[in-house]
Amino acid sequence: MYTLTQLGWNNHFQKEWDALSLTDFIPARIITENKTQYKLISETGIFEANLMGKLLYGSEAEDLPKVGDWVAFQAMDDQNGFIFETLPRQNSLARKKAGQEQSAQIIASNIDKAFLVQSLDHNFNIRRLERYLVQVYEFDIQPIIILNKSDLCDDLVEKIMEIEAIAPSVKIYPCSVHDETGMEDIKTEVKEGESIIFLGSSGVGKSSIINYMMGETHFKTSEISDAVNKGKHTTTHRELIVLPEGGILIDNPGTREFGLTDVKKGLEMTFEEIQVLAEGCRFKGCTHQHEPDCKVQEALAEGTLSEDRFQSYLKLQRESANYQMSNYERRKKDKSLGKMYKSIQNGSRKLKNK
Ligand SMILES: Nc1nc2c(ncn2[C@@H]2O[C@H](COP(=O)(O)OP(=O)(O)OP(=O)(O)O)[C@@H](O)[C@H]2O)c(=O)[nH]1
Ligand SMILES: [Zn+2]
Repeated sequence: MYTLTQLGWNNHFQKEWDALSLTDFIPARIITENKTQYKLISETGIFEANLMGKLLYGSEAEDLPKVGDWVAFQAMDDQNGFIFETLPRQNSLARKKAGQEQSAQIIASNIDKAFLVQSLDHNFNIRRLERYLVQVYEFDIQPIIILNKSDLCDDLVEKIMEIEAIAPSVKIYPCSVHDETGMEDIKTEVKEGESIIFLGSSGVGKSSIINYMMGETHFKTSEISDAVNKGKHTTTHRELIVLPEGGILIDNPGTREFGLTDVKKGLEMTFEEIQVLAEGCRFKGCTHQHEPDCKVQEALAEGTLSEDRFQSYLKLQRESANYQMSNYERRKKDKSLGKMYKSIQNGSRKLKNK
């Protein structure tokens, strides 16, 4: 059994909870989500849960519980119960839905850190790393870079230098689950009550790292007969895992697309040096492409800013602007459809009243 604090509870949630003034409910945290079927963990154990009340009818998709959310829960017996309400989130991590649709999908809620995992073989890719950095910074999540499969790499120092050049303030942990190099160092980043999401392409070793952290002892203790993880962990769906030593890991199956949403802040934080340069440009809205007296163009000419880095910035910025525009258009359309529907309803009501 875990305490609420071990599960990630803090003052923010306590305040939200008190404001609800619920009597027959307890706080619980979502472990997995499968359509309207949930698994959650509370101080009293793990339960299967279904939605009730307003969550069942007339809730916006984004208000429905996601992995990592705190909810108001009522147990029916020692295995099942109902979810009444989702507590306001401290934050959440979203990405653009896969495919053409320009709308956001929440991956998980209430996250402190993101382990951005790449493997040190052909998967290593600075530009992909920038994409993840942008998205997690946007949602106030601290990025930590994990470089796995160091056993397969003979130019580790160069690769670390490449990352330090683009993300000087981000911690980097090289490791190998295979020969256990660096694994204990990563554990120091996992603190009691902290929620960490694993992000990275399929096959980089996210599940292997999580399995390692769960440790053999985890399976041996009787405590886990009802615990989150039975047997070896493989990712087929998103899942929140509570470590016996403390710390909450959210595994996330590797997706081919990790599309950006509207990420103005994330871009500014990830490409901080471009931001600093831009302040010296002659024009306030300088696009750094054809304006005179552009400090970014000067830096490119001098070689202090690399062309690859700048092109990556422009590409991610375009993607974000594209999302923002289409999303705005879509919402506007939804709104006007809503208005039209309402006015039709009102019209028929008037007719009835005559
Ligand atoms: N050589 C080497 N192989 C590793 C290491 N870590 C994991 N692997 C292997 O890489 C493969 C993929 O590992 P997973 O842990 O399943 O990768 P994942 O990131 O969870 O993948 P998805 O669940 O598909 O997102 C497996 O065959 C692992 O045995 C490592 O440090 N070195
Ligand atoms: Zn400029």
